[in-house]
Amino acid sequence: MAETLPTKIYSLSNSVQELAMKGYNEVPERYVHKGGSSGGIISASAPLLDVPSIDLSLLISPSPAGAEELEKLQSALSSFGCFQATNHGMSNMFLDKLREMSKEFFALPMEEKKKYGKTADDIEGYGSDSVLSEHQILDWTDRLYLTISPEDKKRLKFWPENPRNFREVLEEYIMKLKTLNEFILKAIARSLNLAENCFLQQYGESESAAVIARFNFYPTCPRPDLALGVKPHADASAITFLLQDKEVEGLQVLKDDQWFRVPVVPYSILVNVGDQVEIMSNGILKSPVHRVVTNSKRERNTLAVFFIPGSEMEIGPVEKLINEERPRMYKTVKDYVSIYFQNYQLGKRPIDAAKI
Ligand SMILES: O=C(O)CCC(=O)C(=O)O
Ligand SMILES: [Fe+2]
Repeated sequence: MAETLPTKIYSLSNSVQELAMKGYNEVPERYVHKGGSSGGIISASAPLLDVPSIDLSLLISPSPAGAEELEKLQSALSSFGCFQATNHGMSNMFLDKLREMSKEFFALPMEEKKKYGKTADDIEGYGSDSVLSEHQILDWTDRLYLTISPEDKKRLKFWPENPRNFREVLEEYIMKLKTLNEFILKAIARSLNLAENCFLQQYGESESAAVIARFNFYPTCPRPDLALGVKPHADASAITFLLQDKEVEGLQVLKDDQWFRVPVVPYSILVNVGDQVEIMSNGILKSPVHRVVTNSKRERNTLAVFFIPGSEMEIGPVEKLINEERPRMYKTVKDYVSIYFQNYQLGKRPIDAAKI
């Protein structure tokens, strides 16, 4: 029978996986959402969101089907902020290999994983949420957080050598996503009848653009009604690519003040715009607020990759999207990621700080 949680556990280990393995039938206080915006009882049975599928190969087609797909893209991003990308040029086998690799890493003995362990005040490496304040509610997840670009910020000591092909497969995936990121930024511009390069220019093709990979591992959780895998947030990126677990759902998106489940589509990649594209588009495209619910029976593995403009880039609404009907809604910002974290820690929605 599962043990009862000792009442004295507050801060615990720095791995949720270890905590989950103890087999308690309660979660420690520090993981409990008591109400507020996420509303006390967390429901895993929210309605399903019909996330549009976009065939990337059609987005450059001069045919009527191409124009239709561009329109679908614009409509998906302005109403949901995300879409399922198909025909992205990566084989099912390759995506399975990535997933397998991530599973293998989290299944390694703790001692081995801790070789890549982050320190309490660092974000990079393997571990769970850093505890920054006493009131913080912790996420029921362990992560492996890696900076991929810029090259000089890469810290290889955090890159697993086990599984053996980890570095190589991850680099290959990122190279493919870099191409997709540019492709999508161009397609978004065209879908809004703008010059192809206007988002990409702000994103900057400079060396300083950041790419972050976050491997998320969600252990089983005894109280999915009380704890969240990731609390509600929108991403600080321009574009995020999420390779979801092939079988286990968990991601939810907030739309019209209601949570919706994002379905699993095994070989599609879920693409969402982050706050920086919302700003560039003057609010036409929406950076979706999302969260992850936990599951009492099954673990879940995902891989999120964030594409972030260089910190010296000025990000603001594209001039052509500002007019009398739609006045400028955001200031021009620089180093939005810093603004994001300052506000996030205060419990505010970061993009509000950029609003006029
Ligand atoms: O794991 C997921 O489904 C989403 C993770 C996420 O939102 C994030 O890493 O920012
Ligand atoms: Fe996210």
